[in-house]
Amino acid sequence: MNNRPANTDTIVSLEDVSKTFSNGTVALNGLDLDVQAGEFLSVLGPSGCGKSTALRIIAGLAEPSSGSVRWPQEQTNQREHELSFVFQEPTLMPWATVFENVWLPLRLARVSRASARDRVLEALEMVGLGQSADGYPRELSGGMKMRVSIARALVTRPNVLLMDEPFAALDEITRFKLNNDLLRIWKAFGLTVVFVTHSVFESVFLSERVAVMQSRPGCVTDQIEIDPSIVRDEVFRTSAHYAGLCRRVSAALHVAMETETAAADLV
Ligand SMILES: Nc1ncnc2c1ncn2[C@@H]1O[C@H](COP(=O)(O)OP(=O)(O)OP(=O)(O)O)[C@@H](O)[C@H]1O
Repeated sequence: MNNRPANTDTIVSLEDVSKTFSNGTVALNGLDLDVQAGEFLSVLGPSGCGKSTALRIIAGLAEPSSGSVRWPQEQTNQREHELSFVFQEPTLMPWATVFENVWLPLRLARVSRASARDRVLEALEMVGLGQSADGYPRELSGGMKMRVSIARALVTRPNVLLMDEPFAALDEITRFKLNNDLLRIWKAFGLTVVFVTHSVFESVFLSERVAVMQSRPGCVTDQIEIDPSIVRDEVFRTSAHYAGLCRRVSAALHVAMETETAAADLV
């Protein structure tokens, strides 16, 4: 039972969460993480440390083995309607148009094509694909496919966007552009974003806070605040301040990985 008083701005709170899979793999143990309403939080950690598992637990796609996941602001159990998830793969339906791909979550909620039209086109405009509604996924670049995937996540007008390494497979220039667009969308929609990444550089550029995880078992070892008043633009990307923040986050990641190695040595 979790009796800790929740910060009034906390949108979701994970306390002492563990996850052991049926094959015995302990993916998470003692994971504590609060997500504040409206923040851009990155979760950074080495491969296999349990980032995706933590995100899936927040999304309700997986249950923790123990510990608690609380949504302090929720009066009823309606949160699935306010959450959207973006995966590393855009997972578009190849036989359907861009419009139909973005319409899908509304269609599943029984919203007709005509009723969904304005919202679908608004979401496509938001990701810069207002002119591509009638195209097919095969006609799109990798970056454009990811934009469609983001539009599909936005079309339900979520207040929480969960993103699992969405840009990992993209080239750096496309990634930078999508980083800029994501920040614009985050602000325009007043979203809370939880963004899983392997990239120190990406986490520092995007976030107001970086939660660093270790593996074996997966838990949060450090949290680095990044001044929210910093303007995230190309000047920042090439600044000494950015480089310094990257060094700081990188050092926290190294400590997390050393802790992991030391734990493994004890086994
Ligand atoms: N369904 C599952 N059954 C068994 N083990 C699993 C399952 N899903 C994940 N794992 C294991 O749990 C651990 C954490 O996996 P998870 O995918 O959450 O890590 P991650 O940090 O997101 O990794 P990556 O960065 O490589 O995507 C890993 O050891 C993984 O092999």
